[in-house]
Amino acid sequence: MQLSTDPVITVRDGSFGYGDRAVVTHVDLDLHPGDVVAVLGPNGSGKTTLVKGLLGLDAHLGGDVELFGVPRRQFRDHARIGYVPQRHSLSASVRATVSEIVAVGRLPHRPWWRRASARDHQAVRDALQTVGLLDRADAEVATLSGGQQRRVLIARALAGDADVLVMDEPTAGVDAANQEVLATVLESLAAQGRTMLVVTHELEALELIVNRIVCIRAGIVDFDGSPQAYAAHEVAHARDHVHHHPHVLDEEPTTIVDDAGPLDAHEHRGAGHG
Ligand SMILES: Nc1ncnc2c1ncn2[C@@H]1O[C@H](COP(=O)(O)OP(=O)(O)OP(=O)(O)O)[C@@H](O)[C@H]1O
Repeated sequence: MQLSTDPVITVRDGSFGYGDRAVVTHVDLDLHPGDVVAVLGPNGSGKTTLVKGLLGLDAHLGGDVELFGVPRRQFRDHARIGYVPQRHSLSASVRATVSEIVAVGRLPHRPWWRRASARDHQAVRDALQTVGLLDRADAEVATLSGGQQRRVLIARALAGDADVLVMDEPTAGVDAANQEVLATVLESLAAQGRTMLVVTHELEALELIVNRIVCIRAGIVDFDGSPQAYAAHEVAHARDHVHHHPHVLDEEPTTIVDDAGPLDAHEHRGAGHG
């Protein structure tokens, strides 16, 4: 990890989407070293689109993005960013051991033709130790649970000695015990001063480590501030929503929107009032 006070990610009036369709627009965002930011928002609001857009993994349709002070299109130091994608991409057909997957994180640090050095092996072991999977180093990755596989992907990012970890729902679909382990892993990374941007629906699991919340609603950043300010913001948002839609108080939740949870329904109706 390189220590610096330069912003890790800077976005000015960014818009991101697919093809030429913008999904998230007018984003202004600064991520500084040591920040641990939770990106919250209803399903489909654009959280994944935003984080992938920042990293150049989906279309960047406007505005400026800088990574470590370098315009994203010119940025080449990819090892400085560890990305843990939304759903674990380790399919059952992948025949590789846990340590082989984690070792992939070392590749940006050595030419492809050079064999792994003692330092590479140590980095893999350290990363596995951090996520609590050292004892599974030689296991076939397909035999691990979803939560453990998520930790393998975090270890892969750590082995690369990334300065920032960008994680998309690391705790989603993981049982309570594994969620707790993941939260502890993230807590220890935060304590080391690791910069993290974490998309999540489970703020409670990360409550103690997050120092900032960015909330996306209907494709715009609706809130960016401290967890305390966010709590007040949510209360005001709910009050405003009821004010504009007083009938929600006497509706059965099931009548709100077909096939959507109450939160989704709330958001569809709330769009534009953010
Ligand atoms: N590959 C894609 N091509 C086209 N549109 C997409 C693609 N991926 C997502 N979208 C659309 O972009 C919008 C935002 O999706 P996104 O996945 O960013 O939301 P999200 O906030 O991350 O949702 P969730 O919490 O469910 O993961 C949705 O309308 C979705 O249908």
